[in-house]
Parts: sequence; C-alpha cells; structure tokens
Amino acid sequence: MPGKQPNLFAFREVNGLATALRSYIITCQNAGLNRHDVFKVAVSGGSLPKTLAQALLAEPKSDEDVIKFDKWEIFFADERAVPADHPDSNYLLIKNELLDKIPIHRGQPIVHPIDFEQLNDTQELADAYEGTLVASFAKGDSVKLPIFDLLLLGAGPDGHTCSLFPGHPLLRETDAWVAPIEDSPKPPPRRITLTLPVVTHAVRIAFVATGGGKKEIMREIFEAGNGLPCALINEAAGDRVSWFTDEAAVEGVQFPRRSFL
Ligand SMILES: O=C(O)[C@H](O)[C@@H](O)[C@H](O)[C@H](O)COP(=O)(O)O
Repeated sequence: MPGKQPNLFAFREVNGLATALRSYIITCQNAGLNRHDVFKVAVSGGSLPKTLAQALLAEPKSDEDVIKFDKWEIFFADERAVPADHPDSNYLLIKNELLDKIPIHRGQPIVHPIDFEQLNDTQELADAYEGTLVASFAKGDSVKLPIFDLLLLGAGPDGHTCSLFPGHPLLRETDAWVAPIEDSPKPPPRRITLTLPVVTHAVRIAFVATGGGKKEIMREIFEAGNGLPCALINEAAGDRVSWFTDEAAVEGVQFPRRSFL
C-alpha cells in the first residue's frame, strides 16, 4: 500500500473498542470545534449505530471526556429508499440506538435525515441531499468537495461501505457528492450514498468492523486490496483512516496493528 498506511486497532472485546472509539471521536470533535466551531459527522447503518451508542452514551470519565452534542451536525453516509419510519431506514436505526437517548435542546444537534417520503425518485433525492450538503459546507462559495470532520462507517462482508459496492460503476463517479443506486447487490436495491471522492476527502474516516465473519474480507482489504471500496478508501486516505476492530475480525490478517494510546 503506497504512502501512509491506515491505522489498524484490534481490541479483545467490543467494550475496549467502544472506549477507544469514544476517545477518538472526542479528539475529532475537538479538532472540528477548533476549526469551525461545529462538528460535522456522517454515519452509516449496520451494526455501527449500536457500537456508537455504547461509545457515546458512556459516563464521562474526566472533564476532557465530553461529547458536545449541541455542536454536532449529523449527516447520513447512505440511506435506503424507504420512509424514515421504515425498519430498513438507517435513520430509524440511529434514532432508536442513539438520537432518542441524547438531549436535544433548541434543535441541537442538527440532524439531516434523508427522507424518501418527500421524494421517491433516487436521483432527485440524491440531488436534494447534495443540496443539503452544499448549504452546510459551501455556504454560497464554490467548493469542489465537502470536508466532513469525521465519517463513521461499517464494512460489509463483500468489502462495501456506504452504498459503494465492489465493481459497481458508481465507484467511478467523480462529480456528484451524493449519488443514487438502483441495483444495490445487498437489499434493498434502491439507495443513495456519499460518493468515493467525498468519503476520501474527509478529515478523518473511521471504520468499525467486528466479529469472525469479517476476517476473510479484512484479509482481502488489507492484503490484496482488489479494488474493494474499503481498500480504495485505505489507499486514497492513508493514515486519515482508522479501523476499530476486534481480534476476531482481523485474525490472520497480515497488517501491522497500532496500539491505541
Ligand atoms: O446499508 C447497508 O446495507 C448497511 O448499512 C451496510 O452498509 C453495513 O454498514 C455494512 O454491511 C456493515 O454492516 P455490519 O457492521 O452490520 O457488519
């Protein structure tokens, strides 16, 4: 892998992973607040929201260990083409796991769901969500790409992340910030997703991948690459990428682990 390598952290248990993830997110949050007095983060679905909730809802251990939700602006890395109250909705998942359990004062944190109730056409929906990103990240200026402070992503057993699937033409998208997909190999087929250039442009990108079911694809991502979406992100963003895994997920993976300080 050329250039700087991603950080691979492997924890014995998800508890240790969640503690480290909390501390990593606070570091990213504080950097975002220093930069622009807001923390702009995008999240995806799968098992991530549950681990995220475990990390973020934990009791603070010190005065520095503070999650400033009132400064957060939360976006979605991808979404399925279903209403926000549908069981397949990533928004519903994160709402149930996390948002309903944190204090919301005066509309803070700001949450930007992708709501298929308003528009059912995936291209129109992608354009509308891109408009949401433009309003937040560009503010009237011409900006080539949005810069998220942090993306919190999962890794599928086929090496997909967001709704960017292996071998899919969407991986070659260079202009759009948000794109529709009508033929996702993982159901449901209709979705919208952040594009690869947006993902790799983020200040920090964190993947959470746990369980022995991930070890084959983790080997492929870290040892061969094979153009898998997760590997493309590792290659493009290098040490801006951090993988939070458990030992089961990286058993046999030939790639140096870093210790989490
Ligand atoms: O939209 C989806 O289909 C899921 O959100 C999916 O992208 C998920 O994030 C990965 O498959 C990892 O899932 P796990 O973390 O549950 O393994």
